Amino acid sequence: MALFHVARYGGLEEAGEEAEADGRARALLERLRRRARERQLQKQQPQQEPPQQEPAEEAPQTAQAAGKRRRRPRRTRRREGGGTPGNPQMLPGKRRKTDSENAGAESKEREPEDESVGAEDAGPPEGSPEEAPGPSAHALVLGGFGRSRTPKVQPFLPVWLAQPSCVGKNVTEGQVPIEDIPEVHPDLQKKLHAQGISSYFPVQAAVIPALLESTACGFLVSRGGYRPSDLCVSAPTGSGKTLAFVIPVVQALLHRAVCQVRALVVLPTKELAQQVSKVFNVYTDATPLRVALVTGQKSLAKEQESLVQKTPHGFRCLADIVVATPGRLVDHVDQTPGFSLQHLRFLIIDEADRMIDSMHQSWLPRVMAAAFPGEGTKGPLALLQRTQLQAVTAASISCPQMPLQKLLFSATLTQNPEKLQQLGLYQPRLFSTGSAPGGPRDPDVDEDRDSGGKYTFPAGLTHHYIPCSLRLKPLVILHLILEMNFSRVLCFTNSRENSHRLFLLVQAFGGVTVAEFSSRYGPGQRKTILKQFEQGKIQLLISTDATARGIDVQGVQLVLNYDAPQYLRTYVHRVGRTARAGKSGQAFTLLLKVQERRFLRMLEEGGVPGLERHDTPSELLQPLVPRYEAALSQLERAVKEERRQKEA
Ligand SMILES: Nc1ncnc2c1ncn2[C@@H]1O[C@H](COP(=O)(O)OP(=O)(O)OP(=O)(O)O)[C@@H](O)[C@H]1O
Repeated sequence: MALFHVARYGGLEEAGEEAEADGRARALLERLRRRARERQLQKQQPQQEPPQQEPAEEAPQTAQAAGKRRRRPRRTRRREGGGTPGNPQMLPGKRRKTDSENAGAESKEREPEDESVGAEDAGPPEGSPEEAPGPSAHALVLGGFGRSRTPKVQPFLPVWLAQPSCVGKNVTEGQVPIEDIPEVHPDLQKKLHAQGISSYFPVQAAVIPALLESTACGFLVSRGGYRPSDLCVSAPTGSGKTLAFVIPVVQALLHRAVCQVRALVVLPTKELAQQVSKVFNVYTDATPLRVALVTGQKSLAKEQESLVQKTPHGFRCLADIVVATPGRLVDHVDQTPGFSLQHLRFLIIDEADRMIDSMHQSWLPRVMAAAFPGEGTKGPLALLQRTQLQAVTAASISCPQMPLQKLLFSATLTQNPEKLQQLGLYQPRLFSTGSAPGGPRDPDVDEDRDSGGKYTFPAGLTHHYIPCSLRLKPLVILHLILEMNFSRVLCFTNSRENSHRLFLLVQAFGGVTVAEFSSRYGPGQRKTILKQFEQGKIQLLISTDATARGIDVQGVQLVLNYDAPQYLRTYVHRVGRTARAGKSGQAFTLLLKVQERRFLRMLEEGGVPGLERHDTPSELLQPLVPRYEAALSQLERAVKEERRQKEA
């Protein structure tokens, strides 16, 4: 109050008024202090303390009262700017630290007191803390700078994320016979049967009708004249997400008149793009629809030939569906004459969480700019241009436009609204198998936790971990492979160097057909390796995380994590290479002592079901030791030789 009067220009004629007001303020302040003291005494009475004593001098009678009194004088002293009585050399910074060190413990034991301070704060204005002479009055009434426990902010999910359309987790349960979804075109139903598929998996049974519904009125608008909602799908690995978009997209495009790029699928790796384009090829076979693969596996010119053709009147589009990796897609947007996304109806972002992570490459803004090139056009033509998302107004819906619908798929779809916001989704709808979509989440904790708490795993997958020393890791892997004798085993390491060394070692050990898969090899070689693995010519494939996502190799019975994955998301995708499409599979993770606690906690928080410890007694490893030691010496020689060749 006094501060207010001093700061303001009063002028001579106001001097008298000012003194009067000052007097009034002081009287009010005195009254408030008195009242505060009374309240303080009232509080102390139930604890039978002598009412006339100042808190600083009181002998503590209960632990709580002692806690209260010990702290109050200290706070007062700090504000007065003096040295700490018992420790005059202590620097102010140090004093602050000491206080904050105590804060955690204090806030717990002091909760009731803190509340009372809060209640006081809610009362009438009581002057600045600097003016308070006595510790008791200051601590209770003035200032309000004491630490009070602030209520924990609960994360708030938008309704569409918090209340998804639930999809059955278990692909073996809740399958829907193909005939039970008659909206699917008979030709496509026949194709499904021809592929040995007689019923839809739960995610397909939920997503296919929803997508077909949004194309029921053809290309221009969705049912009722509205723009269709964008769809997000979060379902476990191997649950059939690919067909969930392939079938409705192919059906929607079946009756197109002119070939234009209407569907664009963007995926993070060449191998995944290749796999998805294969599925599209199966279902577009014997239709006029054409699929182009744009990943950089072929030269730019070759890919251009599959996308556009030069004619005397301009360019002719040659692909209805383009499956691409983001980098190469942008190359074509920039460099391929006649390549147009103006007629794009579906933008499918597979492995969406990974694609969101690659947003810094700005591939999405480039695609959107190519899909809405005429924005800003003036004149009568402006009416014919399609425009990006905007507020729905009478004007914006008066001329029907072909919508661009985004479809997101992942086994670990982020539920972090801030990340999803980057995609500019329109009235999104989420299909999820997650048990607790709005469950415990804290997007700030770490990158991996933004799934909404728990991931869903294939029902047929069993999880194990093996405590192991660094020295014994390769021996344990060899023991597992030889003991289980599975025909297809996928083993993950955290670096291509580790993959290579383990490969050399297993090769030197012998008895297992082994190959490695990493960026050491070019796209062509990688393709061959995957093919041989699929054909069963390779028993053990040692890989970096290049094959962790999306790769669908039938018959992988065992996944080994030679190096424990750092993030839960990585774990989900790695182990998801087995137990696909309702089959069973096993996952083993080798853990060093130092990794054990963090890893087990990560899996527990991620909702990994029935994780089992698996010990390998040394008697089991002993018989392998002589061969292993010979292999180690061979590895040493091989590494030296490689080094020599590199230097040469
Ligand atoms: N309805 C079905 N009936 C039988 N098999 C199916 C069905 N749908 C898909 N599959 C098969 O299931 C396997 C896994 O499918 P898909 O690759 O689409 O899984 P996904 O959910 O995309 O997995 P990921 O998240 O790992 O990419 C494929 O081999 C596919 O052919």
